[in-house]
Amino acid sequence: MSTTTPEETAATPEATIAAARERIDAIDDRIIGLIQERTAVSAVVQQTRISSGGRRVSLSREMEVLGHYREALGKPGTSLAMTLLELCRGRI
Ligand SMILES: O=C(O)C(=O)C[C@]1(C(=O)O)C=C[C@@H](O)C=C1
Repeated sequence: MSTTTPEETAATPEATIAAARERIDAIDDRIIGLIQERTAVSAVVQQTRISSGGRRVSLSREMEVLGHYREALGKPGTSLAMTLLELCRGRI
């Protein structure tokens, strides 16, 4: 039978922070993987458009992407989407 109270077995602040940071690092790894996947898919679209005589950039589509992120995440979502677009198609 355990003789420790719940207080005694509760995690220390340090342990709680360390465990949460491990989860954050794992989430960040997944986000980075998704960004790399997005970049590869975006390259297919851009190459296909260029090969068929179009331009690398589609500003109307970028407006849709920016709007999608802003609706989901608010104003900072727009900045995030702009950074994502720059990662996927380079600077314009
Ligand atoms: O959807 C497209 O048309 C793409 O080329 C992809 C993408 C994107 O990464 O979201 C990249 C460049 C374009 O300017 C617009 C959007």
